[in-house]
Amino acid sequence: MASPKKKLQGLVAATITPMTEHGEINFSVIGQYVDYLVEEQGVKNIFVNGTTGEGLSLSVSERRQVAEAWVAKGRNKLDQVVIHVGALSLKDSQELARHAAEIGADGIAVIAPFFLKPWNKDALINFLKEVAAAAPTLPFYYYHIPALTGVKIRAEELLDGIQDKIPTFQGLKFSDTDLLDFGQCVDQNRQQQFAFLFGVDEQLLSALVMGATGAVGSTYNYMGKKTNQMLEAFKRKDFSSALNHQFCIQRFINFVLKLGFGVSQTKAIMTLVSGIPVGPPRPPLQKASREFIDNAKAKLKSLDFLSSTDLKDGNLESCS
Ligand SMILES: CC(=O)N[C@H](C=O)[C@@H](O)[C@H](O)[C@H](O)CO
Ligand SMILES: CC(=O)C(=O)O
Repeated sequence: MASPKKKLQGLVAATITPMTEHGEINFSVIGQYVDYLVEEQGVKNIFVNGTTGEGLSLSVSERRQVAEAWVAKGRNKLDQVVIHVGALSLKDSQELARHAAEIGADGIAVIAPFFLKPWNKDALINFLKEVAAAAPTLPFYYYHIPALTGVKIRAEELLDGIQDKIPTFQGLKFSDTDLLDFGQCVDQNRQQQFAFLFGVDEQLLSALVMGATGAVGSTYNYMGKKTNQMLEAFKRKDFSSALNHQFCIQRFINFVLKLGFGVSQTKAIMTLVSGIPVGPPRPPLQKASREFIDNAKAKLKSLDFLSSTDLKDGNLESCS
């Protein structure tokens, strides 16, 4: 059985795939991006080629190259690099799983195939098992994101007896707001050393109460530092500070959700906050609008998430 050096815990940034204005992958900024996560955000784990990374919009060859770049640039800097290898074609998924093992990634994750869908637990487990078997030395994580895949099989049901079928199973990335399902995953698997990674950043504190051991998300790219403060407060049982931090994060996410928030907007915000040009998304996604960027920028400033402090005086909203 695969046993990771250590359990995946704390924050995991779902990496953006940097692109040029012409829609090609911009490998040249990945080294700088790793340094930014570690030094400025205190984030030492990454989740590559997932939703935020537009993994399903890249070719298999691009996914291999992106995975290689993150593993190479993260060496001796990052704790763990998990590669999302889910695909509609089992063959593609297996190729990517094998490749992740070859390049020395620390784990693989897989979403449910979402065009021709598995309609019950056994069908889904069977698919996941075949992918996991292609990388028998790597920890395997199931990536539960029913709103995007349309596969609504409850995580609790899927996890029941999963290690008998998938011996490398090490944890769950849970991107859903059903805290009953999440809580039951934790409760029913206490004797295992699974990682329970929550994926709805604006609700992370509730998931911590429910037993989350870590979190994977898009906002940890630029709000990792703030979220780490929340994790630290939670750890020292200072729940009132933890809640203040969560509310602060919510003020931003709530604001952008109302404007329309997805991967395109995440790319624009990352460029704004980090100064690393991660570029536009690839079609079918479209660039965030100028209006969105201006609004998001003003909000980031008023919350003190941008280094510029010109709004600081008398600013009631400030989170610092
Ligand atoms: C659907 C999606 O992309 N979810 C991300 C990760 O699972 C989150 O990090 C969200 O972007 C974040 O929670 C804001 O809603
Ligand atoms: C957020 C996340 O986990 C992803 O982008 O895949």
